Amino acid sequence: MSTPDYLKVSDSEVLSNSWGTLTRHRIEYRRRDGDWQEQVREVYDRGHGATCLLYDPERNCVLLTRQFRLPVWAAGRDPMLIEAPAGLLEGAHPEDRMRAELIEETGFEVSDLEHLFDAFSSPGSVTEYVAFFRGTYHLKDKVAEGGGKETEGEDIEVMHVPLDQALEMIRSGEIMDAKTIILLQELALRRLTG
Ligand SMILES: Nc1nc2c(ncn2[C@@H]2O[C@H](COP(=O)(O)OP(=O)(O)O[C@H]3O[C@H](CO)[C@@H](O)[C@H](O)[C@@H]3O)[C@@H](O)[C@H]2O)c(=O)[nH]1
Ligand SMILES: [Mg+2]
Repeated sequence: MSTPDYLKVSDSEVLSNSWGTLTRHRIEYRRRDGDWQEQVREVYDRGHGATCLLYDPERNCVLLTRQFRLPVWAAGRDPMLIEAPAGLLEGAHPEDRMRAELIEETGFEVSDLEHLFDAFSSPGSVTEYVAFFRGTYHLKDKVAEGGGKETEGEDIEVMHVPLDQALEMIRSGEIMDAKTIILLQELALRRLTG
């Protein structure tokens, strides 16, 4: 994107370039009152992602995963996080990536996926946006074992959770993942408004 007229980047230094890239930018930002202000901001780039909530209308269930998340442990919370299936795009088209990720993580292959919206996951520090999808699934759609790629350290439990129970798990704190909460509330809202 072109640089807006209220921003001047005076320096960008790569602090770490490994799994992702951490860059420290020194900028000048023109405040709304017209004054220019210097700021230093660290920005972490490890690409964009996609996530999807699958719903089984026959059993009124959603398909969720549970997996170990080291950053959640580092934040002092239970690191076995319950999430909607999700993956990093690694340059792929979001819908294609999402279909592949659903098979890898849950074993389910779906025909129709609907793109809902894209949302930034942590815009104060992280460049990532996540493409959100919804779809339906049936038990007969299972084509693989799921569980994720063991060679990459993934060890993903697949959960079929009644929608009402999943919504209660948000209130109880058992579900603490933002993308998952957004998708569950979107589904609940859709069912309320028809
Ligand atoms: N070597 C190495 N591998 C890593 C590192 N961080 C993650 N990985 C590996 O990269 C893979 C990422 O798995 P995906 O399923 O593609 O992504 P995800 O972590 O589930 O990401 C999704 O959820 C995130 C958390 O909500 C989202 O931020 C992201 O956009 C996406 O939706 C996993 O095999 C994981 O072990 C790292 O620092 N080093
Ligand atoms: Mg994943």
